[in-house]
Amino acid sequence: MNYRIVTLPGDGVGPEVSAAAVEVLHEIGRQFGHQFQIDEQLIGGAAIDATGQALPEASLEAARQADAVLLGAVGGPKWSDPQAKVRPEQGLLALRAALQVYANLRPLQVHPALAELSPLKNERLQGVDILFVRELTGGTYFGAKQRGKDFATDECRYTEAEIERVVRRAFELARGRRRHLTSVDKANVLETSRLWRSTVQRLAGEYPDVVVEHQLVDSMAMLLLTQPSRYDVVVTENLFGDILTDEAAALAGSLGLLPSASLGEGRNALYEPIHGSAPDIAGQGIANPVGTILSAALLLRHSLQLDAEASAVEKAVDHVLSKGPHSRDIGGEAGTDEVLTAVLKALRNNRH
Ligand SMILES: NC(=O)c1ccc[n+]([C@@H]2O[C@H](COP(=O)([O-])OP(=O)(O)OC[C@H]3O[C@@H](n4cnc5c(N)ncnc54)[C@H](O)[C@@H]3O)[C@@H](O)[C@H]2O)c1
Ligand SMILES: CC(C)[C@H](C(=O)O)[C@@H](O)C(=O)O
Ligand SMILES: [Mg+2]
Repeated sequence: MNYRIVTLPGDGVGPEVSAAAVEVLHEIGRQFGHQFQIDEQLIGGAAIDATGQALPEASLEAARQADAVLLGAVGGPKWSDPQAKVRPEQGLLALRAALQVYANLRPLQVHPALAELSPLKNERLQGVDILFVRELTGGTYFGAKQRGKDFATDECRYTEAEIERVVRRAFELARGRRRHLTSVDKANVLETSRLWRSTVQRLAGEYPDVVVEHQLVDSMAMLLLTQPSRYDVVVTENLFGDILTDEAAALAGSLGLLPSASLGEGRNALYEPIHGSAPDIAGQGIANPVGTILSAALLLRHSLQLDAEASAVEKAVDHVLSKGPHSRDIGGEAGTDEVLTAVLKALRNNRH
């Protein structure tokens, strides 16, 4: 089959890690007889420099038409002036909103070979397997913003329909796993969280086979570190999900390891590692490409229904995490290219 993939490398390490993931797609194409037609487009700071806009119309149009979109990362010090009129991150938010990819899936597992990198004791990491479902197109990120002379506001707004669609998705995903759903909110303080909680309670009646618990976000931040193996599917609003998943990445050993899939109702979907442009290591060829390569695996599975191909990529990554080489963020010395080469070799040695 022939598939059209739009890549949005973006800024900092974004181009480095997305190039690695594209190589993996091409290797999969050779082995399984697919053609991945790659259409590279601008987003973020790179797009601002070239066009003045963080998400040029051509990039959005290509993304809409594609079979799937793979993004590196956006942002960096060059574009971070608080007075700046246009910011790289606006491009990413506009893309998520335009594609209506409201459910951001962020799976987290702890690879046994990396458990010692985690600040947590090894025994606490046994059996950790969490699927975060982060609401991605509502809340504070998209509410009205106001800046006065000496004040600023960010409105947090959710409609019941926005909550319902992402929570339903989380219930459905829980059904395919261990049938346990943790909904995270701040219902003791926030009105949006009270709407969130009552919506989850209402929907729970339709999923009697799924055990539901509610957890306030502050204690959840603690419980993720003290009892991470208790959790199966965790659903939460946009900002809480952003913060909790970076925290949870520490369990796995590095932010550079975690992939994500952003899905909506239609065929549009966006795949990106959860990390940012990592300006502190950009341009050095040392970024960990694993989070982006695993995002490409999610792309194969969710957008192209290529399950065997997705599993082949995951198996190859698993092999490299077991045997090395490892990039610096996970205690090794390998550069991005060495890790990529090892993944490609593991893929070739796999007989499917
Ligand atoms: N999806 C995105 O595009 C995205 C996500 C998060 C942050 N950002 C942007 O990235 C910029 C930097 O933000 P930040 O520093 O808070 O977060 P960051 O995720 O870029 O980096 C945090 C830390 O993790 C390390 N790290 C991240 N990815 C890595 C990788 N692949 N391999 C090895 N180490 C890695 C970095 O070196 C850094 O020490 C900001 O402009 C922010 O807005 C973009
Ligand atoms: C870059 C930023 C807008 C983004 C977010 O907050 O959603 C990032 O942190 C992420 O987790 O994808
Ligand atoms: Mg984030």
